[in-house]
Amino acid sequence: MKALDVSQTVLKAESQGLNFFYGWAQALHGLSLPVYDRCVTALIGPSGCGKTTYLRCFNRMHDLYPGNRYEGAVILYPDRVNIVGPEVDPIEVRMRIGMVFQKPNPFPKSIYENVAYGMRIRGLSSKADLDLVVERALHEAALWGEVKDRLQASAMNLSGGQQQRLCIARALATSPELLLFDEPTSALDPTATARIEELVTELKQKVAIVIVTHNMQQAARVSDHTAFMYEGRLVEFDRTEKMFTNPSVKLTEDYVTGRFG
Ligand SMILES: Nc1ncnc2c1ncn2[C@@H]1O[C@H](COP(=O)(O)OP(=O)(O)OP(=O)(O)O)[C@@H](O)[C@H]1O
Repeated sequence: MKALDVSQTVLKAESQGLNFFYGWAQALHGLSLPVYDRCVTALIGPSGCGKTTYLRCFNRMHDLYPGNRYEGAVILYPDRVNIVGPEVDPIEVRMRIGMVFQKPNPFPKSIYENVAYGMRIRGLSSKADLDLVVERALHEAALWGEVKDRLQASAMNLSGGQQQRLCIARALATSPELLLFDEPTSALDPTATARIEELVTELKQKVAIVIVTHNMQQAARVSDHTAFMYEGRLVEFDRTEKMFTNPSVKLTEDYVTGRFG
């Protein structure tokens, strides 16, 4: 575990008094939480505490369903745009903030097209430019060496771990500023998991990362900061090392030591 001096870090995003409602049911209650640039923030807490709901606010995933409602703000720096503000275009938000899901979900298309997709819908049509984007993103996702000779093959024939790295490449292709990972290794074996964890550690040199995980060891290994949530509320946020060795709140201690959850 690496201790970080929070005072040395730069804010990339921040939720401010964030409430979220699925119709009439309130799932998040006044969450205020920083996300530091070039750091990994882990979200932990028992099932149903709102980790995924919180993560999905960052790229406006909830907008896909009518009746969902945000209150408060999620500020993206340096331009201080409120991501959940009604005037903000969710598609533009999703270009700046990439998301990787629990189960690898490549499109039923070629490896190349999976990675090129985000830039194509952004209007990039030159084959030479798309080739560069695809190669860069596959390198960044540590997949280039394994697929460079079969870019036109179907993504569906890759292994689970390769598919997840392809999804990471797809997210990286638009050069996002923030990457969201929702339990990215829960469907993977230990070897594939270790590769994704290594990758997360490499990627944080360039982007801010928020990762939801049920695996306390994983949170301890990959994250710089940890937020513990309970029943839709933030209980504690601190440097990961502190959270796992000397948490300030008894509930956090009970959770990280496995007494419940
Ligand atoms: N689409 C939905 N409609 C209504 N309620 C929902 C919906 N999705 C989640 N919820 C509720 O919101 C609360 C938070 O759920 P969420 O999935 O964010 O928790 P979580 O901490 O990510 O759980 P897990 O660790 O099991 O994935 C729960 O009470 C859940 O039942």
